[in-house]
Amino acid sequence: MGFGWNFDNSYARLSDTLYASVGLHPVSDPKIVIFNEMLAKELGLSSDELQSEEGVQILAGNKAPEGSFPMAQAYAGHQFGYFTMLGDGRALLYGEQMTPENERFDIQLKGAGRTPFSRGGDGRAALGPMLREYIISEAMHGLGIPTTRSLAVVSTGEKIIRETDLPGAILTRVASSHIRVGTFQYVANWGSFEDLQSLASYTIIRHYTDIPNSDNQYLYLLQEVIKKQAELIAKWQLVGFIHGVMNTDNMAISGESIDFGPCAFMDTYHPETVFSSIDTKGRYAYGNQPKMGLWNLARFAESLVPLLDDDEDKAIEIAQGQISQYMGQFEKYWLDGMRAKLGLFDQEDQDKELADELLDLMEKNQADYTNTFSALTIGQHEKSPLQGKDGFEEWLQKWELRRSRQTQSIEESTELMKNSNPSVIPRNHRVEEALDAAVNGDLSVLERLLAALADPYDYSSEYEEYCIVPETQKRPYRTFCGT
Ligand SMILES: Nc1ncnc2c1ncn2[C@@H]1O[C@H](COP(=O)(O)OP(=O)(O)OP(=O)(O)O)[C@@H](O)[C@H]1O
Repeated sequence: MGFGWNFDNSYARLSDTLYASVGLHPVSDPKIVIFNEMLAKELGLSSDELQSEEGVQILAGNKAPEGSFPMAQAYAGHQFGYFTMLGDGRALLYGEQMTPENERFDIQLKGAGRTPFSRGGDGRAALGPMLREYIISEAMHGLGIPTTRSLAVVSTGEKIIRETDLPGAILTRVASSHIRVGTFQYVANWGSFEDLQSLASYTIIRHYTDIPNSDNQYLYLLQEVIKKQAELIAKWQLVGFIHGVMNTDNMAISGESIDFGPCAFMDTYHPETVFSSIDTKGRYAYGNQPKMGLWNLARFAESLVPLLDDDEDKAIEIAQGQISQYMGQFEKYWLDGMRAKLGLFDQEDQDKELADELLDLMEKNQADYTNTFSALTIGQHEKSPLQGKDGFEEWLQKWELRRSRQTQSIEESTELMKNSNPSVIPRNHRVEEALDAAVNGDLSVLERLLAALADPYDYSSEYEEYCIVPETQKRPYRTFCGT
C-alpha cells in the first residue's frame, strides 16, 4: 500500500542542531477512534488505506511511512514568563507531506513516546485531551481561523499513568509547519549565527514567499510575523476563543493556532475569563491575549536581533520599531472584524464606541457572547440575552440607525453578519459531553458535534441544540493542560 505518502524532509536537511532523529515506540493495540477523511483527501492520502490494519500502525507510530524521517524538533520557550529548553517531548514528526496541490504540511504524531527532549515525561498523551485537540482544531478550521488540523486519533490500548490511569492515545497533527517563536529562541540561545540565519531564511521560503530577496528580508520576516499574529489574535477575540497557554513555544511562526491543551470558548462575556486550572494569575485571560501576543512577539524580535543589523543598538531600535506597530494592527483587524459582526461595510469614527458599548452591556448583564451576536444577526431581539436589559433598546436604535446610513441593503448587511457570527461554537459542556461519551466507547456524540462545528455559520435549525447556553454552573469551568 502506498497510502499516498509523498514526503519531502526539508527541515531535516536544514541543520541537525534543530532536531534529534528518533526511533519508534510501538504501542500494543492501536485502534482508530476518529479519522478525518476530508483532510486526508486534501493531503492526497488514501482514507481507506490509512484506516486499514497497516495504516493504523503508521498512525500509532508503530511503523514509519515510506519516505519519512522521524524526528523530534528542538525548541525553547517562555512558559508563563520563564525561559526554558523544551523540544518535542512527546511528539514525533514524520516529515512534510507534499499534497497534490504541491502544498507542504508537517505530519506529526502527538503522544508517540519518549524523545531526547522528554525530560521526566513518558512521552504519552491521554485519549480525552487528544480528542479535545481534534475537536477544537477542527472547530477553528470551520470558523475560518488559521489552525493546525487533526487527521486522526488512535487509542493505543495502553494505560498512561497520571493522577488516575487514563487510556492512552496518539493524535496525528497536520500543520503548515511546527516552527515556533520558541524555535527561534532556541537557536538564538544555543545555535550559531549561521543556524539562525538559515532558520530565518528557511521560514521565509516556507511561509513568507512574498518577501523580496533583499538585505532587509529578516526585517520583512519580523514585520510579516507580527501582522499574521495581530490578525490571528483578533480572530480569536472575535469568536471568544481563549487559548489558555500562550507561551512562546505555542506561537507558530506560520500564524496558525497551535496546541489546544487548556483552551476553551467563552460563554458569558467577561474580559477576565480564564479557564485553565494552572493560569492562577490570569496571565492568559481572554482580555489579556492581545497583550500577551505582543509580549511573545517581542521575544521573537529579540531572537532576530543578530540578523537585523550588524550594530546591535541599531538592530534593537529596528526591532522595537516593528514591535510598536503590532497593537495598532491588532486593533484595526479587530475593529474590521467587529464591523462585520455588526453588519457594517463602511467605516465611521464612532464604530469602536458602538462595539464597546455592546460589550459593556454584555459584561454588565453577564450575557452570552456568541448568542448576543447571533440574535442580532437573525434580527430576533426577543431571543437576545440582552433583551429587556437597561440600555439595550437605546443601543439597538443606535445600531439600526448606523446600519441604515450605509449604501448596502439590510439583506446584504444580514448576509455579512451571518458569515461573521458563528451560531455554533464548541461550548465547554458540549465538548465535555462528547469526550465523556467517546472515552466510554460511544462516538456518536462526538461525531454529531464535529458535524455541527464543520459549518458554524449555518443558521438552519439542524444543530440548534448547540446554541443553548449551559445552566449556570456551581463551579467555574476549568480546563487542564494536556495530560
Ligand atoms: N507526557 C509528556 N512526556 C514528555 N514530554 C512532555 C509530556 N507532556 C508535555 N511534554 C513536553 O512539555 C513541554 C510543554 O508541554 P505542552 O503541553 O505545552 O506541549 P504539548 O501539548 O505536548 O505540545 P505542542 O505544543 O506540540 O502541542 C513540551 O516540550 C512537551 O513536549
